[in-house]
This record gives sequence, C-alpha cells and structure tokens, in this order.
Amino acid sequence: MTSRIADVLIPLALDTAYSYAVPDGLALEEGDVVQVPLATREVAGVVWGLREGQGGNFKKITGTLEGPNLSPKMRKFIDWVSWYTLAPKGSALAMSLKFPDPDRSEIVRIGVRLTANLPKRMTPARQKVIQAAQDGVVRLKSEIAHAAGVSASVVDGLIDEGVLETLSLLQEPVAGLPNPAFGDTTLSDGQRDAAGEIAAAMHEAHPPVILLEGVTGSGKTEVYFEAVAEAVRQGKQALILMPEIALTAQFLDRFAARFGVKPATWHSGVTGRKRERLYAAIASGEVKVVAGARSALFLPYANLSLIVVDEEHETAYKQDDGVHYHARDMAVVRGKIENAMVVLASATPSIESRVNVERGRYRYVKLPERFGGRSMPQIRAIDLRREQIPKGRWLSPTLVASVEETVGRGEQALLFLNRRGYAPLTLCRACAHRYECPNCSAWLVEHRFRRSLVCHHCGHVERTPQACVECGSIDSLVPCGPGVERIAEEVAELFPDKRSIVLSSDFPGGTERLRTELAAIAAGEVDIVIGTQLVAKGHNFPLMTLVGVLDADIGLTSGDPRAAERTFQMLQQVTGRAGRGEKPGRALVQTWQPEHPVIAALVSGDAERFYEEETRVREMAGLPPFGRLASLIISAEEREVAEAHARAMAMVTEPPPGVMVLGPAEAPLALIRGRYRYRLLVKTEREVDLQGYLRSWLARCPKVKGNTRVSIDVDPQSFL
Ligand SMILES: Nc1ncnc2c1ncn2[C@@H]1O[C@H](COP(=O)(O)OP(=O)(O)OP(=O)(O)O)[C@@H](O)[C@H]1O
Ligand SMILES: [Zn+2]
Repeated sequence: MTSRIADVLIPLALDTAYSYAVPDGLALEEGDVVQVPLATREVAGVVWGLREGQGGNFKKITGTLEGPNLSPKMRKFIDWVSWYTLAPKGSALAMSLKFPDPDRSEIVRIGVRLTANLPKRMTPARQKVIQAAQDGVVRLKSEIAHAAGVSASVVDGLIDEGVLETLSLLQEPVAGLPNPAFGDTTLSDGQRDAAGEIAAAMHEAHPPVILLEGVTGSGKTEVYFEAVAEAVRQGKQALILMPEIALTAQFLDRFAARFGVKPATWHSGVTGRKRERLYAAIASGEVKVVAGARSALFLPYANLSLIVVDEEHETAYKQDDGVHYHARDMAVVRGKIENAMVVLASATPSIESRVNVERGRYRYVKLPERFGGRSMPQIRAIDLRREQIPKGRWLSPTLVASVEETVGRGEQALLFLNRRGYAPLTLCRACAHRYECPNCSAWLVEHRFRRSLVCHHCGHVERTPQACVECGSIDSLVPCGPGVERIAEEVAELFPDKRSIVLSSDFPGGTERLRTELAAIAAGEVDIVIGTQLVAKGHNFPLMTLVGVLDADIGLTSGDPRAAERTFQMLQQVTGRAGRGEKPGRALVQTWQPEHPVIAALVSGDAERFYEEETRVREMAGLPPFGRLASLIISAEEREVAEAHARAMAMVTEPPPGVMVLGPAEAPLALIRGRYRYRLLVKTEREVDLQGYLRSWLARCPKVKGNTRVSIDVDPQSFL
C-alpha cells in the first residue's frame, strides 16, 4: 500500500533530507515547517519534497509548526549555497530559519553589555562570558549565558562587579513604510544619468548585475537610493547589504532624509522578539526595505526586486566559519533566482567584479567625480628611508607639522594605523621572553587601557603582569612596535591641548557608543582621530582635511594572493576620507617603499594603472578570477593526528587535468584555540568543476574520527 512520504530537511549539520510518513489527514505542502522525531528528540524541519511510496517503516511527522512556508525560490537558493560551498544542506537552511519562540514574554527585558572594567578575579567561566560579550552588542542575560555556556549566576557576578552593565530593552515597531516621494534629492548630472540607467534596468525581463563604481565621495548612496525608490513604488522589496559596521547612524539618517523613515535593520545585534517580528514581516512582504549585514541575504523575502551590495569589495562579506559563503557572490545568485536586480557599489571594486564587467557578465556604471565639484585629496608619500623619525615615535616630522597646521585651522586630522591595542608584541628586557597565547600560535597584544594582554585570534585575556612570568624581573616588559593606543599616547604628548579619540573595534561600550562617537566626529567635536580600518571607510566627516597613514606597507607582505589589492583598497578608502566637505583635503602616506606599484598608483591617483597591472599578475599566476581555489583546513587537538589525517587525504587526491593539490603544509596560524591546523590548497583552471572534484576527492578520503575536523573553504579570502 502506498502512502505519502515527506523528505524533511532539518536545520542541523546534515546533508540530506530524512524521510517521514505523513499522517492521514495532515495537509502538507513543500516548504512547510513541521515537527518531526529525530533520535530521542522532537525537532523542527522543512518539507523539502513530497512523494508517494512505501512509507511503512518511516517515523511519522508530529505536526506542522507556525511560521512562513519557504518558497521554491528560497529552497533553490539554499540548495545552491550548499552545493557551492560544500556545507551541509541543513547548515545552509539554518541560516534562513527563525522559529518563533512561544515561551518568550513581551514584558520588560534586561540586556547587558561589556564595560571597560575588569573583574577582580578571573575564572574560566567569566572569561567565556567576557569573550562572548567582546563585540559590545547588548544581549539578554540568558543569551549571553547561553552563548558562553555558563550559568546565569556567572553573568550576575559580573554585573555586580561592574564588568557588565545592564540596560532595559524597549519594544520598538518593526519598521515604518518608506515613502519614495518624501525627500526627493536634487542629483548632479552624473548621478542622474547613473540613477536613470540603473532604474531603467530594473524593468528589463531579466534584470542585470550592475557594478556601480564611483570615486570616494561621489555620491553612490544617492544613486542606489533611486533604485530602492523604484522598488518601493512597484510595491516590491529591496535589500541593502552592508559590511556590519557601516550600519551607522549616519547611513540610517540619510535613508530617513530620503524616505521619511529608517529602514528595517538586520544584523547580529537584532535579537529576541524584535528578530522574530522582523522575520515574519519580511516573509509577509510588509517590510519593504532591509539594510543588513550579510546574514540578511538568507531571509525569506516575499517579493525581492533589488539587492544592493554596498562596499562590495569588503572582506567582511565572507563568512569564515560554519557555511563559508561570500555574501556578494551569493547575492548575485539570489538575484538570479529571484529575478531581482543586483547593484554592487564601491569606490574600489574587487578585481573579481571588474573582470566580470570585462567578460560582459556585469554591466558597468561609473561616477568619475566627487559630488558637488569637490576635488579628490592630494596624496603624497613620505619616504621613511629619507625622513628620520625620532626613536620611540611613529609620526614623521612632516606629518606632525601637517597635523599641527590642520588642527590649527580648526579642521580635523585622521591618523590611520591598522593595528589594535598598544603594541603587537611584548617581551621581557631581562630574559627576552615573548608573551604568546597559550591556545594559539600568536603573540599577545598589549591593550594598555584595559591593562591586559589579549589574543586577537581566540580572545584569551590576561592581566599585564608586574613581574615577568618567566624570570620574575620587575617592570621589565617592553612593548615592541605601535598599535593605535600607542599612537594616541604620542598624539597626547605632541598636541596636549587638542581633543583626540582612538577608534577601533575595542572601543568600550560597543557598537552603539561607537555610533555616537562617529556622529560627534562628524559634528566637529574632535580634532584628531586615531583609528584602525573601522574609521577608514564609509564615513563622511565634513571637517576632515588631512589623513595620515602611519604604515602603508603593513599588508603588503602577508603572502595572501590579494595582499596588493587589499592594501590598495584600504589606502584608497582611508585617504578618501579627506576633503569630503567644503575644504580640499590631502593625505600623507608613510612608507619604506614608495616605488611599490600599490603606493605609486595611489600617489599618482591612477587607479586604472593599478587594476590593469594587478589583473595581469593574477592572470599570469592563474589566480582568481582566472583560476579557482579551495582551501581545506584539517585540525585536531594533537598535532600528529591533524598531520596524519591531512597526509592521508593528500594520498588520494587523484587530480584530473587542470587541478593541482598543494600541501599539506602547516597553516600559517598553526594553532588556534588549542587546535593544530594543516592546510591543503586546491587550485584549478577556471573551467574545472571545482565542487565536483572536491566531492569525488572527499568521498575517497578516510573517515574523519575523534576530534579531527576538515573545514572546506571554496574561494578562500583568508590564507591563515
Ligand atoms: N545629490 C546630492 N545632494 C546633496 N548632497 C549629496 C548628493 N549626493 C551626494 N551628496 C553628499 O556627498 C557626500 C558623499 O556622498 P556618499 O557618501 O554617497 O559618497 P560615496 O560615493 O558613497 O563615497 P564613499 O565610497 O567614499 O563612501 C555625502 O555627504 C552626501 O550627503
Ligand atoms: Zn589565542
């Protein structure tokens, strides 16, 4: 006798849907959310397929659950992401599902976040909480305890000691309705042409992917707002993806000035009931515009007609754990599936997107000039081989003089160094002991404001000792090299009367306070800003007329195939913060190698030269986008186990023509969080079916046992 069978995908790291019998009388459709027995538990899952068959041996579906049905397009997207990234299908599904939690009450909720205080006594449990709260996001007490895997009493203890502060979380409306006619902006001629072209393309039968390239300060935002307006006029939805930190108050205000309300925002800080309500409103089509971090790409939009990827070159779009996906690339896929237009916006596009334009896959719209007739900043290199910097200092005399002049005129200066903390390395003067992380092969970074040594890879924190832990000498620790905190110290000595601020992701008080500070800078309440990449991009500070780059060479020698591109983008972005207001800006770039192609292109203002040269280099080396890469990290708690497994995998590679497997080699970060890491790198020609090869190889590999893990990263962005 045949009966109905449902193949149910469960949002856990499982690659296949499991078959269940559908009880008589239960109305079901594909995409419905159901409850099913799994081992000894009841779990939620989504009906991936329905068929007739011999269902006698299968367990029965328990019932249907509330929540939106996942559309065929959404399921196709999830299947695709899983196929492309090799992540289990269930893990890809997990990114798209938010189940309502019937137990959560709507009464006053108390959130907590980290302060700058350290606990009197550090315990492993407390350390876990501090680590989990490191990002400064306000979370419910229960959430933080859960994330840290500790009991609520540990969190209470930290609240009592002032290490965590409490805030009450208000219930806000999900989002207002954007009005496309609210604040019609007068566009420049260039903006109008660009906006016209983009809005027209939305009406094509198959809307294209458009690369919107415009120099820093050209007004790309106003241009893509017109496409958003068009989507709203049609009653459809638009998604604006941003690197998380770019979700600034400034952006939200600009959106509100154009559309009358702020957009709905989706990122890791949106939690609890708010998250559930937003999820439902996006699925019903009630919310029209979402501005979100990469995770917003996986929401079940009812009728999406536009995806904007702002700052499309940003590395923050790549997720480096769990499902290793690149949100820009997946946005292009989602756009195709939804028949939605995709706009990739950047002042410094990725080589990948540029090449896609050359190949005719993307359309190209350019804004060559700054808005309002403003000029690009004048950029000059300071050759550190010629100009002496006094010992123990990091600002050259030329830079110091320029800062003085700038702030003397009542304008602002930004000093950029992409290094958090006080010093990247600490050692003992007496015994030369170097302070290293106990869990990672990395130096501990001194954070002087917090009086601690911190690992930037695993979050390990220890109090800076008075006596050397190795030889016992007192006050013998020496900081080596600069971080932003050390520059702040130098600035305070050089300009004692000026108001300065250090901004990095360590900023106490987290994202919300950071937003306040960014607004204060824009309002002119600070003279000198010292910052990492956090302040380097996306922001608009009208009074900032000088940008000083303290060490332009930092990223150039990293051994990453994208090192030159990344450095160029970063320097172009940070120097682009100068002169965005009424007054012209300039940038001074301290370097040991002014003749390096990256620095030379930056100083000459000739971005095209850099792109041509770098594209040629990639093509010759067969690197992306002219060839394809996948990185496999094999890790285990014992070095020998990781190495043996990596070698066993390497034995059975059997690469076909056009495929090379390199390694295994110890990963540059050989130890992270107590796990030893080996790496295999697959490099193929562009036409090769990389995923097909990886699957056939993995099928030949020995089974993963014990605590060994194999993590697969297609199109890796990180080579550590
Ligand atoms: N049509 C317009 N009318 C008035 N002001 C505008 C207009 N277009 C842009 N601006 C202003 O010009 C400045 C630069 O615009 P915007 O921030 O969009 O540049 P961008 O191209 O995104 O630059 P970046 O890539 O450096 O972030 C902003 O202060 C913006 O408010
Ligand atoms: Zn560590």
